Amino acid sequence: MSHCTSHTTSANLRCLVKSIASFNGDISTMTAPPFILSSQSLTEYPAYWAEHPSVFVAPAHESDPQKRALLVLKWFLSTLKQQYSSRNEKLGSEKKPLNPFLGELFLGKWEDEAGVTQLVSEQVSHHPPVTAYCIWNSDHGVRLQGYNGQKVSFSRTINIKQVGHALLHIDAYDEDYLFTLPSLHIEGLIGGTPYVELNRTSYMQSSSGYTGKIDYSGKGWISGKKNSFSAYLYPEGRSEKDALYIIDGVWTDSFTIKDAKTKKVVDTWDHKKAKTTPLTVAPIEQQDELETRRAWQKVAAAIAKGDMDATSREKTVIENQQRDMRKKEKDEGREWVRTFFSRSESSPVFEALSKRLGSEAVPIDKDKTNGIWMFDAEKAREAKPPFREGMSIESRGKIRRVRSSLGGLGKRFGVLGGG
Ligand SMILES: CC(C)CCC[C@@H](C)[C@H]1CC[C@H]2[C@@H]3CC=C4C[C@@H](O)CC[C@]4(C)[C@H]3CC[C@]12C
Repeated sequence: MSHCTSHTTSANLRCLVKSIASFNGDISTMTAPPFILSSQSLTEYPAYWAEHPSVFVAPAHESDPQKRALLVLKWFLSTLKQQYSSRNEKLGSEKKPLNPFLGELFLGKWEDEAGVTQLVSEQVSHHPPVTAYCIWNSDHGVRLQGYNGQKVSFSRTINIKQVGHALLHIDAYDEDYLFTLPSLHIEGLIGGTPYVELNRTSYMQSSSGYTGKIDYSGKGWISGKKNSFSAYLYPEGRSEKDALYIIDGVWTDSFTIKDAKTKKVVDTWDHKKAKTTPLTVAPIEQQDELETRRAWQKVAAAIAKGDMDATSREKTVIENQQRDMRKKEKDEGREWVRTFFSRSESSPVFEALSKRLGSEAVPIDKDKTNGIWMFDAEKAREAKPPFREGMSIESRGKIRRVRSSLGGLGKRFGVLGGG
């Protein structure tokens, strides 16, 4: 990949805008000036789903199905700030993430008053780029599974359509929730401080018969505030006119949940008051070579130093290694074996819930994501150290992940076998 490496910000931005304008939809071919490069790979992004573990597991302890659906919707809304504005807030602007290699992993866990919440994220496809993830808390019986890719296009600015979906399962009620993912675009490019704005609408559909609709109003034509939204929870088959609850607010800040009939405030959320639990990740020396922070550590160091030559050089090392592996696999007539996920012919839960969303549904499109990707508990059980310990979804209670020093792409491949 090439870079925009002029010493002036304006020339760099012209370079970026030019690169975007001639862009073919593949994020990895996009050139970007150094100040916009992130040292974080997209495999890390699924962690944004559970930075408030107790909000993630809360629905499992609500016996009323309507209130339960509301808690699930509340959790989804509480993740938006982390998902779409955390780089912006922590790093000063949105950044271009590292383009994960096939098989790249990001593993971690959150430990807090909600017990242990575990995360497995894996790059299951490189062309097109697709990341699959599973986040679960066995203490509370809650599991989120999903996979997504992005379709990027340019008109006025960078526009991103998300492909894929997320499914939440609550064991105690054997209930599923489907989430569609909002489209987004980049603002602030010309000023040199890009940030994300969410477009239009996204949905939630529960197997228990409730639909959630979230309208994103960008610069906030209602309240005048940036990142405004209105969300509605209504019985399946109806519309926001028959809302049971209405949620208004700003997804980067706070929101209020009102009973639609009585207009009484039943719940609130405020990011200024909410605490996030940091994700624990194994120290780099103990990580497998497929784990993102270990694999990209030299690139990350080069980016941190602003050394674009070293950045390119180190990226090339990884790209060549990947190219060689793909060639070897092709020659031997096999495919890279994913560590935690398997390609599936269909996703019955997704399809059923998607149908119930009706015309608002996003069709499942295997072509855009190189297949339908499902967490494979069998594979997870069999995955050799350092992955194995504590990876069993069925296991209850707190499990310590014991790591061994076994690692190495070659060894891993040998361990899992080809074909
Ligand atoms: C910053 C500018 C100049 C470069 C553009 C970088 C693009 C590739 C970045 C900017 C914002 C990023 C998105 C921000 C948030 C999410 C939500 C997450 O759950 C999946 C990835 C996804 C959808 C990211 C995909 C990559 C993305 C679209």
